Amino acid sequence: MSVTAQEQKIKVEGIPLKRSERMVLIMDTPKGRGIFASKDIPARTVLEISPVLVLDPVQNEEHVKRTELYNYMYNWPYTPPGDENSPELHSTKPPSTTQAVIFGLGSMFNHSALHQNVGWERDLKNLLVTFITLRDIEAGEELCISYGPRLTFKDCDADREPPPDDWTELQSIIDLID
Ligand SMILES: C[S@@+](CC[C@H](N)C(=O)[O-])C[C@H]1O[C@@H](n2cnc3c(N)ncnc32)[C@H](O)[C@@H]1O
Repeated sequence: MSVTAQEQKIKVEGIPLKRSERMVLIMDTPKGRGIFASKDIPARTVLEISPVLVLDPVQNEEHVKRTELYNYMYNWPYTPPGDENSPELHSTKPPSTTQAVIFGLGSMFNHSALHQNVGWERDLKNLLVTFITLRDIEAGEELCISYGPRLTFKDCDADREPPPDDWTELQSIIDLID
């Protein structure tokens, strides 16, 4: 492909990958590494768009689940190869899910059950996850998402915070980023 054609392709088809300059990575928090705001960040700011690698469910179950990488995976809907062009097949099969590796800073957001200030949204077509602030953030705050109720580790906030009564309510906060 000539340089001009390549430039044209980037302009027309390229997906902008945004990263906010107002974030820093801190290495030694009680949750391990974490992302913090280095400046005030307004609500609904796109912080990061992370490409993902969707894993085959069998590989995920038999291999990745036994590794440290499992703690970095996001749930992802799974369409078996070949089914994309035969939607009628889907009506006879239960929906299937797998997990995806999130590249970039997306894998560095820690969990907060009560104080998540970042929402995330899957783009199934383009295999991306977009992270957006749910409210105004002050410099110095940690940027946290919610991993949901089933954690694979002990939540270090748990002793300080009672668990939420209603996870449905939290889920609807995350859904606001649509
Ligand atoms: C997606 S990674 C986040 C980045 C991670 N802190 C690191 O240093 O690589 C998820 C891991 O972070 C840690 N983590 C995230 N939220 C936590 C929390 N609320 N309490 C304790 N550990 C947490 C756990 O070790 C978890 O397996």
